[in-house]
Amino acid sequence: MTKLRLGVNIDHVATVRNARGGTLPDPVRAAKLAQEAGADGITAHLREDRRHIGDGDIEALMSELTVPLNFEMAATDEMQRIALRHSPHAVCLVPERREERTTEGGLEVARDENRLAHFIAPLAEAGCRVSIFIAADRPQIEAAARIGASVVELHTGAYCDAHAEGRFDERDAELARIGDMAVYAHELGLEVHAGHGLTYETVPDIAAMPQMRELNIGHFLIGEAIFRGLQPAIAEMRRVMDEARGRDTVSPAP
Ligand SMILES: CC(=O)[C@@H](O)[C@H](O)COP(=O)(O)O
Ligand SMILES: NCC(=O)COP(=O)(O)O
Repeated sequence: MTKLRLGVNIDHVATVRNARGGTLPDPVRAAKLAQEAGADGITAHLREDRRHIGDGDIEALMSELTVPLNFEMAATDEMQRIALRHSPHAVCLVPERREERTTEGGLEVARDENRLAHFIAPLAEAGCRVSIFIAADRPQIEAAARIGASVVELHTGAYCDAHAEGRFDERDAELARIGDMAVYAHELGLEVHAGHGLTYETVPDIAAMPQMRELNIGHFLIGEAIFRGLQPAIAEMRRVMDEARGRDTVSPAP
């Protein structure tokens, strides 16, 4: 099987920094430590309300990272301008509701197909790998393929919440849905990623899906860093993912 890429999301280092204002802890320092600990990429979500990552963080990440940046953003004109100014390796379009505590669902692609097709065209022309963060849902996957996205990132939040809350029938149904939709997206020619809420307990079954190419994981790792340190937390995630994937893995393209 192909080795899975691990994208470490450093948003919540910025959440802690912003709780007090000032510059500490520094998300760019966290990103560099993540690189050293085996992250294949860094993910950062510049929310419209700048509740965690700020514009200066994106500037610094772009100039200081040696691994690819996956820039998560809402599909707005402001964010498109910022993405085009930096041309990160990847842009991932995510839904945003200002009052939400975290990204609650996937992007509604099917109902906004025309606008999104025009929206992503200049990003792809600028060389960004365009990814769409969606629920594991057939019509959304089909729409993502039709608008010309190269990647879909399947939202694992409902699966992880069901696991954490002991709703195991729902968890297993959600896992089966993610697995089926990973196969379907792959058949349509989309690269398949997943993320949101993943932990050491929930990652193995997702990592074992042969179509998966990348997992983006943040909140759990930043929390776990409090107890064991950031680099050991990431190294353990890397180990769990590799174990789930099996030993005979081939390194993927960046
Ligand atoms: C899109 C996604 O799943 C992550 O970016 C996640 O949203 C982290 O940021 P929040 O916790 O602000 O939602
Ligand atoms: N796109 C998902 C992501 O970047 C990480 O989500 P989380 O692990 O912080 O919930």
